Amino acid sequence: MIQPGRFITFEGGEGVGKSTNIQFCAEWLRSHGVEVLVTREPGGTPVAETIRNQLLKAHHSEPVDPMAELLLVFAARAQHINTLIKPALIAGKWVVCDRFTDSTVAYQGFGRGLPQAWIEELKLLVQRGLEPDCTFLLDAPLGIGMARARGRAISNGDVIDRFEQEQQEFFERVQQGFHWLAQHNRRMRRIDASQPLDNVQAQIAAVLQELTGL
Ligand SMILES: Nc1ncnc2c1ncn2[C@@H]1O[C@H](COP(=O)(O)OP(=O)(O)O)[C@@H](O)[C@H]1O
Ligand SMILES: Cc1cn([C@H]2C[C@H](O)[C@@H](COP(=O)(O)OP(=O)(O)O)O2)c(=O)[nH]c1=O
Repeated sequence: MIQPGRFITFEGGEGVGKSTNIQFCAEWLRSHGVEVLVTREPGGTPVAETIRNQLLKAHHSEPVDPMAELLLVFAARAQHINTLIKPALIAGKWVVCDRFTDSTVAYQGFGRGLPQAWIEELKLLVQRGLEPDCTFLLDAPLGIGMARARGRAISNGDVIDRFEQEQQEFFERVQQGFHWLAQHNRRMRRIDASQPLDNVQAQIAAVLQELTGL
């Protein structure tokens, strides 16, 4: 019988280094003979990516209702889990995902102020017991993530999305949300992302070694 794969997520604020370290994580696993699927939320499948576009786009004529935002995030997640994540895990692949439900707790819960009970209810319905085996929380002071995200945006010519347009207080609440999650979940590994990249990646590799038993 095929051994089911493991589910690894990367979390943290904007610009802390999630994409950079996901690439490192996937390369590390592949170089140790593990089959890996890299994906992201919101998104990951064509249908879920259309929802992502609506979520990130600045709608100048109409504010997005927080409840609608929450339901869209979970609609994208249902599609992503059922068409991509679960089949990959069942086939024995390790899935490495850029953000997952911890981001919903941090952004829609702590950031927008929606009740955690609503998020928990939707999580039960949509995830049906699926939880990450390990979550890397890349944690850095807000200013550092913002400066890195700005540097990346300038070099890529990116437009600022609807979340990136939020005020400092919103990001402070999001950060508090991630800290709260790290205190309450043993699967979360908090890594100081303000360190040089080599140090961050050495810590990630140590956890991967533990997880793979290699
Ligand atoms: N530890 C680090 N030290 C310095 N720069 C970093 C570090 N980690 C990432 N970066 C740089 O910061 C920018 C944002 O990183 P990225 O991986 O795109 O973040 P995220 O996916 O979390 O938004 C990139 O230009 C990346 O090269
Ligand atoms: C997965 C998820 C993301 N988000 C937000 C956080 C990000 O601002 C945005 C996704 O953008 P992303 O490209 O992952 O952000 P980053 O700038 O860190 O690379 O969606 C939520 O609000 N709730 C969620 O459940």
